[in-house]
Amino acid sequence: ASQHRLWPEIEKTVKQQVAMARMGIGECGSGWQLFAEDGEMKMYRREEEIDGMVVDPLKAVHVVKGITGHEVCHHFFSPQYRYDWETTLEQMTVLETISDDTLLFLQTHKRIWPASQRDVVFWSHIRKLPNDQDRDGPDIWTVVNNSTGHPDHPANVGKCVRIFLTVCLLCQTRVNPPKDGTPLSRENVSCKITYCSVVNPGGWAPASVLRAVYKREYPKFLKRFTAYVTNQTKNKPIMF
Ligand SMILES: CCCCCc1ccc(-c2ccc(S(=O)(=O)CCO)cc2)cc1/C=C\c1ccccn1
Repeated sequence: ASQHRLWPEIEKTVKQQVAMARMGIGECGSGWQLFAEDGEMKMYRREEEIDGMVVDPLKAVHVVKGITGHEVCHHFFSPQYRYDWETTLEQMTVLETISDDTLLFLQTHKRIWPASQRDVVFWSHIRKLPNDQDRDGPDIWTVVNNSTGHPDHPANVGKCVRIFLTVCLLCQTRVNPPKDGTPLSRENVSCKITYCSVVNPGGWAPASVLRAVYKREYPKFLKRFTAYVTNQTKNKPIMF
């Protein structure tokens, strides 16, 4: 994939997004407000507008027992699972398989009244990163999704308003080996998940509607997605 036209952008965006995701909420600059909490899951957002449009950055942190970062990223990246967990998805097309770790997607999302329907074109890249903090710790896995143009799918031609997004899912596996030297099982693993997203809704949508959508949809998405991965992996060998 390194000779693909998108490769320089992918390299730069992945490095940038991973650095941001690894920063704690405190370091990320001020203005983050906790807007949802459920057990281990904490969701923060910053209220930001560009040309009067709501583009509130979102940062969620979650810890899930019994699954690994590779399993979380694999189920987030791979198209074959997406209709199972992405509730607002209406249509998903893989426009291009750039390489086995990089895909180009076209997605249309269900219309959310009173706003018009949205679609998005984005590249998606999955990568294992060396754990440079803890040398012998398990690897870190990430998926970065970033909107891009596509000659066959120009923006705002059909009924859908084109949105623009940058999403980073960063997963750090934790292993607590059993004391008595028995083989590792799912009780001994957990995954720290950081999900960052900035969505520009494209055309105009009422700020109140957008903020209500995000407040309702993001917590639902992360809970549903992580429950899905737990369910898909529970009787399978651990994927590190
Ligand atoms: C007026 C409504 C405008 C917003 C509509 C919308 C835009 C974008 C997106 C969206 C959110 C996450 C991704 S992803 O993380 O890349 C995973 C792959 O699907 C891609 C798209 C969704 C939704 C609609 C609802 C909504 C909003 C948050 C969270 C969940 N659903």
